[in-house]
Amino acid sequence: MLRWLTAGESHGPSLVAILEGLPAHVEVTTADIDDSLARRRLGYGRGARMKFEQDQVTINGGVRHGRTQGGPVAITIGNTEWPKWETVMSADPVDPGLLKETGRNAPLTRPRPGHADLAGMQKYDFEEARPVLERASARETAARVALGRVASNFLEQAVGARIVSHVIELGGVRAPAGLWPEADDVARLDDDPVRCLDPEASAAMVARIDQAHKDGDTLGGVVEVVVHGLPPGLGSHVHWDRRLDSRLAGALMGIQAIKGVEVGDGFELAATPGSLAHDEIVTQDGALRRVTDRSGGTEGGMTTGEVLRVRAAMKPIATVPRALRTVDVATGEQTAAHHQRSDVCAVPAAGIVAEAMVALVLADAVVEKFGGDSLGETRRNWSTYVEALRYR
Ligand SMILES: Cc1cc2nc3c(=O)[nH]c(=O)nc-3n(C[C@H](O)[C@H](O)[C@H](O)COP(=O)(O)O)c2cc1C
Ligand SMILES: C=C(O[C@@H]1CC(C(=O)O)=C[C@@H](OP(=O)(O)O)[C@H]1O)C(=O)O
Repeated sequence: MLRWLTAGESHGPSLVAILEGLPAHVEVTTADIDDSLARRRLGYGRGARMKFEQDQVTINGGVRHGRTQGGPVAITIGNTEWPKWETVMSADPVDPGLLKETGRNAPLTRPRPGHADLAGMQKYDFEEARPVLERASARETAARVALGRVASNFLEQAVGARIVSHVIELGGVRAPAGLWPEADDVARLDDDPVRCLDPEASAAMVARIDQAHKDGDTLGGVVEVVVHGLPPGLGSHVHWDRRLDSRLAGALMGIQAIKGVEVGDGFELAATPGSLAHDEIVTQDGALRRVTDRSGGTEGGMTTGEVLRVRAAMKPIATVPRALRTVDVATGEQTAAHHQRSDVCAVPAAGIVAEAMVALVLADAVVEKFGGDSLGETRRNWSTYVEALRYR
């Protein structure tokens, strides 16, 4: 079983992430993690913070000379902006007088609709939103992407699986249906401002973001994660919590602002007659294949060996520049929500986070199915299984 945890606040000194349960000898370097974190910062429509803040990666444990050692992998991501936040985010008590100032030190008593602010203040008994928003913020997704890179290196090295995501809808603009990337399309997608495969749809999405920016508004969209090279039989039909689609859905819904998940053609299948909704089995060059991939590469909660496709729908960014109505909880007065700055749209970045979550779920499923204390042992178990598959 893989276990993993993240800790840290949006404006704290650093994020911390731990991944336990990977075999030894998985190759991973600081440069790999830097590369994944840089990809998370891409995407047209993100706010100023993405430009001035930097992720400072340190691998603190579990990796030696570029290979995992079998123990927990620990990573910290330092925040270059920390000196500005030392007072308001100090772990140790500070002079209360300093927190009555204006600006970043002042209490946030105008909870923002669409954020965790109000429900979190009520649940955890806080008089202001700072302690809630600091942990609810998607800054934490940097820690998940760091762990996701370790998991995806393992997937590629253990079973040859490769993950790529793309944006299929943004602000209501849709890319043509039925188009999904090959594993080698990653660089091309990263070069596109919104990580969309179709150039026309990409241009329309960029124009939509420009318009929303002018209007003081924000946008959401849909990303699709595609995985090539998975063997059949990851996950299981035998119990609800072992179904791979259930595990993927939970992981994707655990990303900030994700409000819907689809496996394969998902909701569209609900409107399609059965004769056109499933993936027929045929023989192709002596192997059993599917001519379509409507199911997204799972049946009965298990991978089928075809391309895995899962989608996540992101709601529009909640901190709307044209600020929404709220109540100042300190005075009871109706007012406008707190707004400092925000992304117009973070859908391309959410795709990178979704890749990480899918990688972690799949790495867990691979460890579960093939085991192994060393990468070589995992690989041997995988290749024996694939060799022995009765119907291929
Ligand atoms: C990559 C990424 C970046 C985000 N950036 C922002 C942002 O700049 N402003 C904002 O209001 N919400 C942003 N969000 C969404 C909020 O974190 C999220 O809506 C909030 O924590 C409330 O959680 P919920 O939407 O799941 O209910 C972002 C989410 C992701 C995945
Ligand atoms: C810092 C990141 O994303 C942040 C996520 C976020 C939110 O509310 O989720 C709000 C914004 O932060 P702020 O309110 O301080 O401008 C984003 O910049 C990041 O992704 O690294």
